[in-house]
Amino acid sequence: MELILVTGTGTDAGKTYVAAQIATQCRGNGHRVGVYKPVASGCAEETDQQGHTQRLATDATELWQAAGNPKDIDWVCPQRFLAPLAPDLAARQEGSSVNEATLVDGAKRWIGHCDCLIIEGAGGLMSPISDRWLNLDFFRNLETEMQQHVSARSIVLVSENRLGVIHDVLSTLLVAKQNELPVQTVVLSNTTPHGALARQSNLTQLQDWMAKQGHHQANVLELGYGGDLPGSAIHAL
Ligand SMILES: Nc1ncnc2c1ncn2[C@@H]1O[C@H](COP(=O)(O)OP(=O)(O)OP(=O)(O)O)[C@@H](O)[C@H]1O
Ligand SMILES: C[C@H](N)[C@@H](CCCCCC(=O)O)NC(=O)O
Ligand SMILES: [Mg+2]
Repeated sequence: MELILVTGTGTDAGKTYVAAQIATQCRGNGHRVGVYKPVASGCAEETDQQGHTQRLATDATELWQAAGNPKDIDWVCPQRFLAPLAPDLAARQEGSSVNEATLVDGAKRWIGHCDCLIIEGAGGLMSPISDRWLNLDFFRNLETEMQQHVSARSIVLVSENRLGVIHDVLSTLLVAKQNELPVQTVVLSNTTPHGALARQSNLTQLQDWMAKQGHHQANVLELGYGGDLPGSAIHAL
């Protein structure tokens, strides 16, 4: 099974947009795709006519649909909390906590059920995901736990294409490298139709600075507003 980890420089960076595109394209290439959002916060609550209440994680729904509705939404996102806060805090507000074993087991559950598992973290690489773990700790744990079943692993770093992105991408790449989580692809996503002047120069500036900082293994590309990831970016994963 191939593992694709989609992380970000922060929240609202475009991770779900990018992960959904990867899912759609992998599916189009004939692969069985699994998608996993280990924990979601900022969920909505909905009660149906029978009085059954369920929690809706928009990220999970989007990913699930892009993957062609494999399994069910609990496979995609087993832990869902209401407050729009980091998951550990959102859980605490409900008198609960994020279950770390479930974070990992939820990913392992997909083994044998897909050729490609796409995992979107919550927030950025250094955002908390549970009481003890940042997203990067979770990813490292997965590596160890799933090693025998994973034939290839790629890490995609998504950042909103705005002023400030150079700092955010370079610092995240550095932390990723220090934690043996080398990023293959950096995506600068235009999350709005129009943006700062820096949008025009961010791609070339980052190419330059990533080379100067020794991040030779990573490619950077810009994703236009409403645009599609090029097929070549998917093949490179
Ligand atoms: N290239 C793009 N074109 C159009 N809209 C985009 C693009 N990238 C992101 N968006 C939009 O920007 C918003 C934020 O993106 P997204 O939800 O993917 O961020 P995220 O990093 O997954 O956030 P979270 O931390 O909540 O998981 C969404 O409304 C999304 O549809
Ligand atoms: C509420 C957000 N959308 C997101 C959590 C973002 C936490 C960011 C914390 C931080 O880095 O300060 N939740 C999620 O992806 O399910
Ligand atoms: Mg998301």
